[in-house]
Amino acid sequence: MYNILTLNKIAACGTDIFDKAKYTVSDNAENPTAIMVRSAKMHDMEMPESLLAIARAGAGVNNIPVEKCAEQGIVVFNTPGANSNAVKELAICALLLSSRKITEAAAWAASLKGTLDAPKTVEGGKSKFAGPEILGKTLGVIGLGAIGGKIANAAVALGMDVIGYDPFLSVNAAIQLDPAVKVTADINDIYKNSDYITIHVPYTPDTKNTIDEAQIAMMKDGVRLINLARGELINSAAVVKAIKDGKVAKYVTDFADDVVLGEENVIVLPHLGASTPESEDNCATMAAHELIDYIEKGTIKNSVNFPNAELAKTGDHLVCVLHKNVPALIAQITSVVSDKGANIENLVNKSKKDWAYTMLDVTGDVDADAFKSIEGVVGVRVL
Ligand SMILES: NC(=O)c1ccc[n+]([C@@H]2O[C@H](COP(=O)([O-])OP(=O)(O)OC[C@H]3O[C@@H](n4cnc5c(N)ncnc54)[C@H](O)[C@@H]3O)[C@@H](O)[C@H]2O)c1
Ligand SMILES: O=C(O)[C@H](O)COP(=O)(O)O
Repeated sequence: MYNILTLNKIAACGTDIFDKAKYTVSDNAENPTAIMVRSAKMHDMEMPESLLAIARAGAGVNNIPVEKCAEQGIVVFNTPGANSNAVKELAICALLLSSRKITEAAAWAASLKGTLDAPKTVEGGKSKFAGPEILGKTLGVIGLGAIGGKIANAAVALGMDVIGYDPFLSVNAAIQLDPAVKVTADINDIYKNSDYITIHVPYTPDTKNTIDEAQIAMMKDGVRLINLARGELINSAAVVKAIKDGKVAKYVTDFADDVVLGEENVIVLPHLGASTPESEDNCATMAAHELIDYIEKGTIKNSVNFPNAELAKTGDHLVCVLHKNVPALIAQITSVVSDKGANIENLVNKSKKDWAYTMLDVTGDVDADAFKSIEGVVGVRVL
């Protein structure tokens, strides 16, 4: 039996994919084979010996110690693009919220309940909630991946001029961009020319405080900022100060902290970007398939710490070896097979930065412990 431990509520359409004859799925599973998680923080968690894989039902993996997992032979997956439409729609909503004083206006209208002549009062008071249209304005998009690319295209369709910045833009993401999106190689073009700026990059040590005092100083007066990616990407104190100074008109963020909460002209949402039934279903389904494929067939797809690889078993065994990406290691792995007099029918070796994955389709006997004793090997399974 394989045990799947859930650290957050995962949509049933995903957990239901696991065959009940082979898997248990629960939030208190012992000796888990795999973990399904959304935003639960895992950095201080002791990883169980039994753990083969973690599937993040979502995009951001900053809640998971990805490198520590690689060292322990634990494959970490995420679900690229599965919640991108949900975030795109919230970003369009945020663009409009940042312009039209909707939240303040609705709160004021609600406050009129019980007053004598609300219809007349609203007509008299509405002018203080006027705000600009987005048509013809410039939107800067930092990060043109699954989410940023969709937002850029949607903003073009809404009549905005769009400038995008992404120094690591994939070919796949690039070909999906509307030709009207102007891609710049200089992030300062975004800061200097945008009326609205939205950020959609992963949070890493390199991207912390991407937007800080110096970047805000370059921006147009009255700029509106949107952050549905991670709180740490924008320095909250710098934004609040810039709002008080009149430089930034509005900040819409999906990430609460004590600095932004309760501040005028800041709209704080409770991390709602991916919270649609459609996106929760997409993420849970993709995560479940990733885990089943890895557990049962050794296939890796959409891992953030090991390379994609798959190999069909035609011989007696499929040997799956997770290891460091260093010279002479594959030779040692194949020697372990030949030392036993077994034959390699097919072999796949893939690498991703410091880590690699070798799959061997073998006829004959194999000695799993001999692979494990190779320096640099962090995980071995014989299927
Ligand atoms: N609010 C939410 O609920 C919610 C939901 C989904 C994702 N997110 C956040 O949004 C992030 C992006 O998600 P995605 O699905 O678009 O991921 P993605 O991997 O498809 O896209 C990220 C893009 O950022 C680019 N990038 C990386 N570093 C950059 C940098 N320094 N400057 C500019 N671009 C850079 C990458 O090249 C990539 O194209 C996630 O990592 C996550 O933190 C939040
Ligand atoms: O990175 C993500 O996918 C989002 O932040 C969504 O997080 P959630 O799954 O906890 O809503």
